[in-house]
Amino acid sequence: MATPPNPARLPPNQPPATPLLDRVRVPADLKNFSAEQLKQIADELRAETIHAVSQTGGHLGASLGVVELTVAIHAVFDTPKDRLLWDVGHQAYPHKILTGRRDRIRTLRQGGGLSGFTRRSESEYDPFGAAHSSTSISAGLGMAVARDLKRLSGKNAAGYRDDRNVIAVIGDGAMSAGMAYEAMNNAGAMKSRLIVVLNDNDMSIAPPVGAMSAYLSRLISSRPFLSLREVMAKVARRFPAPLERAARRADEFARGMLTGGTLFEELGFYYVGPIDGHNMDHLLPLLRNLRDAEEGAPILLHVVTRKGKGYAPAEASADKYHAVSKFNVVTGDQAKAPPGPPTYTKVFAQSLIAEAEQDDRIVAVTAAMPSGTGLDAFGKRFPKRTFDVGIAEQHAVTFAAGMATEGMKPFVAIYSTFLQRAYDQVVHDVALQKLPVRFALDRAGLVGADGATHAGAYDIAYLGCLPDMVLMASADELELAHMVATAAAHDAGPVALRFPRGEGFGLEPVPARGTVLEIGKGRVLREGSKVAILSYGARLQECLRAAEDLAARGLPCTVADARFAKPLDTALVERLAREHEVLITIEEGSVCGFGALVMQHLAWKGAFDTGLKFRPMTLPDAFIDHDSPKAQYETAGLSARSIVATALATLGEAAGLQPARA
Ligand SMILES: Cc1ncc(C[n+]2csc(CCOP(=O)(O)OP(=O)(O)O)c2C)c(N)n1
Ligand SMILES: CC(=O)[C@@H](O)[C@H](O)COP(=O)(O)O
Ligand SMILES: [Mg+2]
Repeated sequence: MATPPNPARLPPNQPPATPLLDRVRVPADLKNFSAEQLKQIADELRAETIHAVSQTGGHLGASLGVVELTVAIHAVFDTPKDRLLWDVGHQAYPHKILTGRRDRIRTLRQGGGLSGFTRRSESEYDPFGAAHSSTSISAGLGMAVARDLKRLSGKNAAGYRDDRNVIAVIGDGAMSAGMAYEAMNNAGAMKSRLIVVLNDNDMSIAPPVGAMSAYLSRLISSRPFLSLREVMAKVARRFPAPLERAARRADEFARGMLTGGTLFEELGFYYVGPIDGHNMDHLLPLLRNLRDAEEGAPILLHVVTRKGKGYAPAEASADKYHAVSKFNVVTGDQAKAPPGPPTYTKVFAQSLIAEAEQDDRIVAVTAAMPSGTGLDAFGKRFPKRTFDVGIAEQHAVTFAAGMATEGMKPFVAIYSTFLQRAYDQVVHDVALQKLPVRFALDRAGLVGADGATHAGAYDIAYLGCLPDMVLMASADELELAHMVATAAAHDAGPVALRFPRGEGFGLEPVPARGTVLEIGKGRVLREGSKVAILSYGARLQECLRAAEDLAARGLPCTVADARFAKPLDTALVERLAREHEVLITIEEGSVCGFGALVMQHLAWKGAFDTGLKFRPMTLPDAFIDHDSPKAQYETAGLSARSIVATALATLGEAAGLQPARA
């Protein structure tokens, strides 16, 4: 057997030698190799994954932790006929390499390249798209039940007997979400055969939190890894010859009643584990047995792995290289962005700390994203007033609502895309009761490499339709500081403020503490006459650039920053409509958002009856793939160039320029 490549010894830009992996074109090829060879393939796969991500950046740590599991599952099962679901999908890079996408793996997360998550349109080996966590058990159960129904009817649509396996791999972090429990509750009561692999690496993005995480740790420490003999004996006991089954089950049931099983057993799963998820000699025979078991019951296989496994810099880092930029394979040093203005996230955290210094009722809630939302900094300063509730967005919102009823001032710091999961909680628990919960919506707008699944596109639309909601969007980081102060001061009901991913503009220094803004009042930055551009959010600089361009063409342009989508600055909107021939609104959000709110108001005021030319510029009514944010906004038609083109086309002076949208 050749010596496996050691990634730390590879020259940074040279792909590793992968003689066995080169012979794997599709997962079925893995069936031609011995266990020893599969171990070598796993080593080569790990080296290939490290090298690829060193060139693209991405979610490396989770992928490194599942290399052996990926090889073993593909070697034992018959994908894509057998359905393999990766929860979140951020750990699926080795899976992509094994499933016909190796030639494109160095395009990961780049414009036009492979997605950083699983995606149905990308491969038949991705039976379910993911990126938001904790969906795999539900989707897997749905597939298993569909299989059972088709079996009952004898044949499936393609005309063959449907006996596929369904395997859902879910992490310990993802296991903290309500959806995972809802799915287990349902699965445990059904006699459908589903294999759930709990990939327990004792990490979420940050160290995991909560009672379930503590429970899993206790489970592991109270039960040493099963030896191979124990693994096989346990599985054989559970899946004996048919005649022995009834007696065995009665016996196990009695023992379970006496000793108490794991939580998973209590929920109706057959629990196997814990086993070492890097030990191929254990994984292969165990998975084969689970594959061949005929019994109709859900199985939970508990594997213990290390996030970042096999790459020293990842194993040694605090976040286990959850998400990395491009890096040097030898040293592990990640590419650093040149020093620039502070990120919005940082300004948010500093501003919130400044408010919380003055008001001890301010508390902050995150759903497993302390570093992403800046609440790690808040938590260092106010550990008792910071709550990481795990991946539990619904709970985070209602938990905050509960605190608000008692006079606290909760800030739910959450990515726009993840608040989608807690919509009913926002409507029913917060808005209906007019509770002053503050939503700090980070990653608003297009987010770049994470792509459509993570786009913060919809919050203006889904919050804008709720009565009494105050909605603000920051044009720059200074405005963000003011909006944090405004949200802290606003006790009359719920408030949401949105801001984009990444750095601000560095136009002006951000004060230690923001100034409270007048609710529902916008500001005018530039006065003109022909065209008015009303911006909501961080496209303001693009609007100002467009105005320069239009002015140079003899079209004086007014530029205003609405600041609020709700309540709308109706006086400002009406004036802009009255005094200009063309009114353009622009936002980093979907259709049915700010532009729609402005349009609705103006329609009732009769502005269109007297000939106003109104053009709402929003994200297109389409999902926008991963790319650089700049390229995404070009695609979306929300750049200065597109604003100019829209204004000219609307005025009928298009001189070769096309409107952003027909
Ligand atoms: C609904 C939702 N909330 C938050 C996230 C952000 N997120 C992505 S991965 C992750 C941690 C997942 O931990 P785990 O399932 O244990 O996987 P690991 O990275 O440890 O392999 C989080 C919080 C998400 N993708 N989806
Ligand atoms: C997989 C996942 O959901 C997160 O890791 C996400 O990719 C983080 O995005 P940011 O890099 O914007 O924090
Ligand atoms: Mg984990």
